[in-house]
Amino acid sequence: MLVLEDLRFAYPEQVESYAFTMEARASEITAISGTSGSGKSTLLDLIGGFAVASDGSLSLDGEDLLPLPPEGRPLSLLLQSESLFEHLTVARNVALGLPNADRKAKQQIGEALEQVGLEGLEDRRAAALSGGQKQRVALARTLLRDKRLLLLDEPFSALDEETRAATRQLVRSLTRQQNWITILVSHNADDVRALADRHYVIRDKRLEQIPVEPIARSS
Ligand SMILES: Nc1ncnc2c1ncn2[C@@H]1O[C@H](COP(=O)(O)OP(=O)(O)OP(=O)(O)O)[C@@H](O)[C@H]1O
Repeated sequence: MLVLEDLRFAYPEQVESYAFTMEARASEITAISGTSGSGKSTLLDLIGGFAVASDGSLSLDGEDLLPLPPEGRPLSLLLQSESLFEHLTVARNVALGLPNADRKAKQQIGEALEQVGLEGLEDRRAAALSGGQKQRVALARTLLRDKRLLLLDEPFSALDEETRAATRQLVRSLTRQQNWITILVSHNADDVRALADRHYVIRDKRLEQIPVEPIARSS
């Protein structure tokens, strides 16, 4: 479980600090929404270690994350437009960050691509993929990195409706299957309704938990 307790942060010119308190559980998708400028990216930056909290606590399964640098935190980040290396193949993109591209890695890459429905596309250049396929490559990479936490920042916003629904479904099933703690930042109500197991809204620099609409589990 990821736990934030009164995690505090302020940009230099801000008088009042953000003070974030929330819980996110394994196998669940915790959605964060809020108006533009409410602090959603700031929250992800704090969890990722790109912003340094001035007070409060941040722990993962009881381990204090605050002393860890960003690269030492057990998390993957998936953004709106996934930054693949366009000139590299799908397999090379998935392999980025893996220790060695040995035979075992090759097999793992093949398996991960199969899990995200891209089997057989190892040798295609990323530039020749659709937006939805690129997000799948990014998810395959996330699978291989095998981190506890998955942070998603508006990951579906560049996708058409059909691809969006399929990619949502994939995120949900991977979260369950891999036991990830998935945090979804989105101001798209449909994404939140379709995916959220719990839902927080940022208001006045605080996180407020609100009920999840019943449709969440059926779509
Ligand atoms: N580096 C920075 N220095 C100073 N102020 C910042 C900085 N980054 C963000 N802010 C301010 O902090 C507030 C929260 O920004 P943040 O990007 O976290 O909001 P957000 O909810 O992610 O917005 P959006 O939905 O538009 O992406 C905004 O008022 C923003 O202008």
